[in-house]
Amino acid sequence: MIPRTIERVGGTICFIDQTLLPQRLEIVECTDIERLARAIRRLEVRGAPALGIAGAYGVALAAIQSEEEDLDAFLAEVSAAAASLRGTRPTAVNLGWGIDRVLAAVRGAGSIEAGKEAAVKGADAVAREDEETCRRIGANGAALLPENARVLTHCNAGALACATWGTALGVIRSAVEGGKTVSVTACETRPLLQGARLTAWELAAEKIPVRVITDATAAFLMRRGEIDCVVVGADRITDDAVFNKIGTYMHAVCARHHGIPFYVAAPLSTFDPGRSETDVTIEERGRDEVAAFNGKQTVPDGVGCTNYAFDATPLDLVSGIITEIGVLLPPYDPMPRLRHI
Ligand SMILES: CSC[C@H]1O[C@H](OP(=O)(O)O)[C@H](O)[C@@H]1O
Repeated sequence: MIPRTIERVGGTICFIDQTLLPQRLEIVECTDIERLARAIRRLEVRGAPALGIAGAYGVALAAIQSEEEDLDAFLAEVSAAAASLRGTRPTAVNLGWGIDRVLAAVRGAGSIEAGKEAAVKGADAVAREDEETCRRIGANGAALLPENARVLTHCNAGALACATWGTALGVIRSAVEGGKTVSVTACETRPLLQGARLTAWELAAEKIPVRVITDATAAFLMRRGEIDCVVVGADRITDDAVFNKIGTYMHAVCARHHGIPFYVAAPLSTFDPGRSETDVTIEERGRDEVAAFNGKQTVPDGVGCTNYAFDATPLDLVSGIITEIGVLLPPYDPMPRLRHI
């Protein structure tokens, strides 16, 4: 069984350092906000729901560690810590959602002691609800898969992107648990290889058939009739688009061209109602992630690289959005006003 991706043990946040997988499974014990911020920036902790949990626990950590005795000073200190975490990654809406949920509990508590207690309780609730939510998403999505499903997925929307179970991989786990035969084609997902390193690791550990392909192979397999459906995660869902790992849009276009269902699995906490694609900052990461591979230079000095971490898929390419309350089907206009749970 894969350990929980991120959890609280007393006053310590414990998380899997995903940059070391698949070679090494190491748990980081974190009691420092800046260390947590660095872990998020480095994708030691990654994946929208897991970022929500990390943000929530980061605010709780700041609250319980504060030595302020004045309420306003305490609130200012916790708010500053929240701001430092919020700025680590701009695209996944869950990070801000987890931060805001615990910050609201602290601000509404009325005293420092009550604020500390509310912070821990609130963050634990975010983590606990995530597991329940992923299992409901899994059950709702499993019903969409054929009895013998050949599923393509991109990046890692598995247990490692959540507290456990996963969203897109949660659909696959629930389908297998329900007796369906599922084989997974995992796109390696350049440049950080979340598909090759993480999705393949998760599924192989649970003996769910999985093969890894280069991202560019996906369309060819669709054309050859080897893919029954695509199931991916999401980092933010606006009224007109799904934001997910770079390459998702490419798969959506190809799936539509080949008449293959393209599903997005995401909790309500990933929805960003009232906002559109043009309102969202797409994270751009450093040149080094593209210009070298395994420490070996691949791009000549002086040649530029563009390294978007996410892209936007228009909702008209999405066959269904699998959530914990059911599957949203097109047309999505207007997008139901889904409340953040
Ligand atoms: C279950 S959401 C997972 C989502 O997060 C990933 O991005 P990153 O690895 O950069 O955190 C990717 O977009 C996945 O679909």
